[in-house]
Amino acid sequence: MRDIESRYLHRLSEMFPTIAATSTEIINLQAILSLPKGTEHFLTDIHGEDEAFAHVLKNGSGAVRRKVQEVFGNTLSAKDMQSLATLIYYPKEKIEQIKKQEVHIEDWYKITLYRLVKVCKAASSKYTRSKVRKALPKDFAYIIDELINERADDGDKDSYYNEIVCSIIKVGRAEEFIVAMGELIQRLVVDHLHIVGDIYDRGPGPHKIMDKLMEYHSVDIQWGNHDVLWMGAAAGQLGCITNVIRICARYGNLDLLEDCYGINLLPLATYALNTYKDDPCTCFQLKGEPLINAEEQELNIKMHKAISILQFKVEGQTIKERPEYKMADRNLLESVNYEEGTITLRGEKYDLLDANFPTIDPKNPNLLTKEEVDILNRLEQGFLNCEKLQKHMRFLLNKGGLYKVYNNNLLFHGCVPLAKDGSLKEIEIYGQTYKGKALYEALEVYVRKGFFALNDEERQRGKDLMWYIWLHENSPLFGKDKMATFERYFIAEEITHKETKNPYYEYINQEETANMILDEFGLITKEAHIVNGHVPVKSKKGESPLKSNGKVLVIDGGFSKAYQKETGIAGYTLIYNSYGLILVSHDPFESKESAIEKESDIHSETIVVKRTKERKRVGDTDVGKELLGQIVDLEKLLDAYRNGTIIERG
Ligand SMILES: O=P(O)(O)OC[C@H]1O[C@](O)(COP(=O)(O)O)[C@@H](O)[C@@H]1O
Ligand SMILES: [Mn+2]
Repeated sequence: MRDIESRYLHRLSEMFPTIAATSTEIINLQAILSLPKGTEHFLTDIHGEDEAFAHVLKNGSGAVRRKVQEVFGNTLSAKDMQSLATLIYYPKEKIEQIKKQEVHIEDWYKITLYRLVKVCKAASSKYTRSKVRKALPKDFAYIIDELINERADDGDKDSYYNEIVCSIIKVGRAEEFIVAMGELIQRLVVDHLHIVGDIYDRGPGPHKIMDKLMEYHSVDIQWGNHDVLWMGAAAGQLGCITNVIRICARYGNLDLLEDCYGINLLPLATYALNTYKDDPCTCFQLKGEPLINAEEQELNIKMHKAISILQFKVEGQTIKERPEYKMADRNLLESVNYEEGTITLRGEKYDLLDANFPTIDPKNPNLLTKEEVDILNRLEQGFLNCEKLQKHMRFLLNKGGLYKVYNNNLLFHGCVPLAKDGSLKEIEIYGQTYKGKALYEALEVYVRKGFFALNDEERQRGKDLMWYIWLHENSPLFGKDKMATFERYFIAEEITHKETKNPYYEYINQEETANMILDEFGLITKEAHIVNGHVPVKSKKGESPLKSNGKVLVIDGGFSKAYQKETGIAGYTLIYNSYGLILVSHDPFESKESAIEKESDIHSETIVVKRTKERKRVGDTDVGKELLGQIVDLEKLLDAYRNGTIIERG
């Protein structure tokens, strides 16, 4: 036996000290391999819509409903099944509602508990008993275990069952028990969650989404451009900080920074009120339907303008400090003629809709005033020292990355930048050229350096690169030729607002391109898929989320209310269970109250993208491959015990 292997087997023998223990583990692992593959759930572009997110998480994009159907399809009416599903999503709220209507509440408890146990049994059948046990709520672990695991040799199963249920009701614990069962079923129907980017911006509750994700049982995240923007802000990059605040201001979400993350915006507010006292700031109206009163709106609009100008100044400075980003044409404040109130872009002159720039020195437009430097310093400190924000960002760093290969699917938020001819685009990052997978990896390394590098210069490179990832034409997370923020505020001509997408978004309709990309990331092209978000699918205009013969799935979740008018639906989510891939389209989410009241799911339609010939087992998954590796090692240990090279401990 080679030295290393022998040492490894000795280590392993500490965990499995006897022939019996080793054999049992091999048998256990083999059993897991033959279980059906767990359900994966894919969500993207949640954009701060925490209620819609919570709802989709609760119903597993239809996975709960499917389980209910599977169990009661032949015995319950569609209405009863829907009520049961709603009870599973919102047990507390639904019980309150039922209690008001139901006269025979004890009977209802009995029937409901019976139904929930049946669904729970079905949902847990995919897992080992040990995994289910770990998921059980502490208070009811023993009882649930008894109820969902029938004992084969039990003569009088029904009366045993009835006794348990009756005593739960008698001791007044039925409600808590129903809640626990509802949450357990939610937990069991989805084994693993993928968030394909853009948790942050536009909606009011990204912090609540982060809190939910942090307690979720199994999740990975592919960062979106908006997430990286917040990461850059948390690392103290000024371009990112000003963009984050600007977007919060634009959507009437400054509360999120002040109240939820505790970042003091008072200096900015005072400065905005003084600077733009008599300025109506017409170009800086709020977007969406902000939940704030008129007075607050007025202040908000002034802050919106103030932070936008600060953003353009600090961005202009970064563009000059980083000539390697080749963004000179985006140094916009220096392209303005302040006397005329015009700007020249690509040789064309345009009038500015707003030319009141009291804080800009026309000779040096990107120069910050003393007061502005002070405000930015304080904001920087606010972001750097916000514990909650840092905790959320740490979670993104630990559970996330720029891309993920998982069970033969390639997941990323935006695109793989392509050249005009459809080949992988070569991109220079700090003097080195990368493309495809190597580009993704190089960028991710720099993001992490932005937080952790000891060397100041290297850390600053990482920080600035987060801003680059947010808006650069070569960023795989952005994938458009420019971010026309300035143009959309200041110029009427819509032609200047156009952001042209990277050729990826055209070429990806061709299977050849999809295969080339999958190949680049080491996937077996016949079976694999690309899953990306970022671009809302305009289904109203007949656009399909399936590209390249179903190889590519663009599942922009469309949670963002501001974008639903354009797309016509609330976007897509994806389910990958043991039978195949299911694309789910969603209707807009009204509110939690109406979901409970009307018992409505928001998934309106499901499209089966791929149905596997044979049900997929754990053995066919990445986890299965790992387990197989463990079995091989354990078999070696068993051999070693049997041929005397390792002695049993005991
Ligand atoms: O509509 P808003 O919120 O002002 O944002 C528009 C900007 O957002 C972007 O679409 C980027 O955000 P997404 O990643 O959500 O697409 C930019 O391309 C565009 O300039
Ligand atoms: Mn995006």
